[in-house]
Amino acid sequence: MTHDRTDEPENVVLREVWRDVLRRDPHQAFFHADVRAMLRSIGPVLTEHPEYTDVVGRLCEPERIIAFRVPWTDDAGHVRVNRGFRVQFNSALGPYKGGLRFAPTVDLDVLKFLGFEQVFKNALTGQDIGGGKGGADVDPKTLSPAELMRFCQSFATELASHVGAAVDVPAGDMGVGSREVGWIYGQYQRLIGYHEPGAFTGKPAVLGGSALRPEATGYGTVYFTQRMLAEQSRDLDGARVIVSGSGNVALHAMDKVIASGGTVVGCSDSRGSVAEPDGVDVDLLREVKGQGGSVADYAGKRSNAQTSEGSAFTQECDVALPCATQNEIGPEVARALVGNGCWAVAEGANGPVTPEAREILREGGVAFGPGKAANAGGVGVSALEMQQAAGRERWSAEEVDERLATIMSEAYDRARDAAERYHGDPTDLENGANAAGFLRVAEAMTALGVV
Ligand SMILES: NC(=O)c1ccc[n+]([C@@H]2O[C@H](COP(=O)([O-])OP(=O)(O)OC[C@H]3O[C@@H](n4cnc5c(N)ncnc54)[C@H](O)[C@@H]3O)[C@@H](O)[C@H]2O)c1
Repeated sequence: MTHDRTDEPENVVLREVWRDVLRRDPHQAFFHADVRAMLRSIGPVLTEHPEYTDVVGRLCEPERIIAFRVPWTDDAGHVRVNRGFRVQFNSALGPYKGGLRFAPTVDLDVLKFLGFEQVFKNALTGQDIGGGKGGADVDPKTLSPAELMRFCQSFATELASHVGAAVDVPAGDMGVGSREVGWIYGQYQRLIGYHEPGAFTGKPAVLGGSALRPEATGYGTVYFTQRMLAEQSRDLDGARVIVSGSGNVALHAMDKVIASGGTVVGCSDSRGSVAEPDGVDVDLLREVKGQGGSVADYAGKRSNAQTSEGSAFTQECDVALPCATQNEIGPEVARALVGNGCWAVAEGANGPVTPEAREILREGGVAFGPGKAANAGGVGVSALEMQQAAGRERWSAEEVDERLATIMSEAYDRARDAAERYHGDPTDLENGANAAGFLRVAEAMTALGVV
């Protein structure tokens, strides 16, 4: 992605920050796009709060980046090597908090983008957590369980000296579920020599994982969507919803859509998509995916499901929840959503809607819930898991669900209020989420002195 001079911020300080970001890491397109969106959102905030101007340059530079070798032995006895990372982006509000992603696409650009997002997302939840992100460029789908455990142990051996309950608290993300978090935590515990369950979240329940942590991101995205729809005097009851992906976030979002009276009319995975106007059978989909099958294998067991290699979002729907990966919805798909009369798009995944596509949705009158706010439920419940670990408590699923609904509702209110105050439009949740998240982090950074 290239940026021309017309794309530069008008504010002189922001322009300098932007040029520094481009000059320092000219090839980090994902990170650039996110920083650019943030700078656009905070211009009006700085007019009201000029005292936060000098924070912006520091905010765009991670506090620390750790990159390391992950050597491991495969089942055939061959030594293999991957690259691991932890980007500790900002700790002004609390310990760094953010997931670990295992995917072949993992590199510093992706992790800086995700870490930057995480800083403001975490601030938006109202909890005292900083932002970070990590992972490795490994494809876990190609490893046997024994290989993956050895990989996790090697990864954790290097990570161990950089994390801890009061320092940096990783969780799972794509390719890292509770099983992998358990293995990473197991190795961490062996190395430090004592129990520290607050050092990782998203652990298996038996190790202190919070009730509802696996469900939290998907459920939270649906709670956020319900607030967006209520603003239009609509709701999910009777709505046709497409949910892309069929992993952790997607499957739980589907469950909640159905529990709210909606019908899931489409889904996808990295190999293709399925349209099923009568409604996806989520239990069957979960079963097929759990056995290593694809959405096409699922469709093969259904009489009214059609498969395609293209996007899940080109058929008619009222609500679209992209819950798979970044850049799923580009301009063409966005135009299809507008043309099909879609009411709202909320990002369950991180960065699934490209900046150009967001613009098209906006011009087409489609409500947009940015991932920074809409998928904050996962990290919100992770923070609740930290609280439970610190207090040696376990809360019921009902109690966590109630708190999750409150976190999502308050994140919505913060984004909406800031959108109205700084951008004159309460529905501009993207600018609002950025502005509200920035304000909280900037206040903490200023209170800490030059950090
Ligand atoms: N897990 C969490 O708590 C959490 C929290 C916040 C945000 N997120 C974000 O949500 C997204 C999904 O995370 P997850 O935990 O569900 O991961 P996951 O690995 O459980 O599932 C990812 C799903 O996306 C599908 N997929 C991958 N590439 C695709 C493509 N190009 N087109 C269609 N489908 C594709 C995969 O087949 C899989 O079904 C990621 O962007 C992640 O960063 C996750």
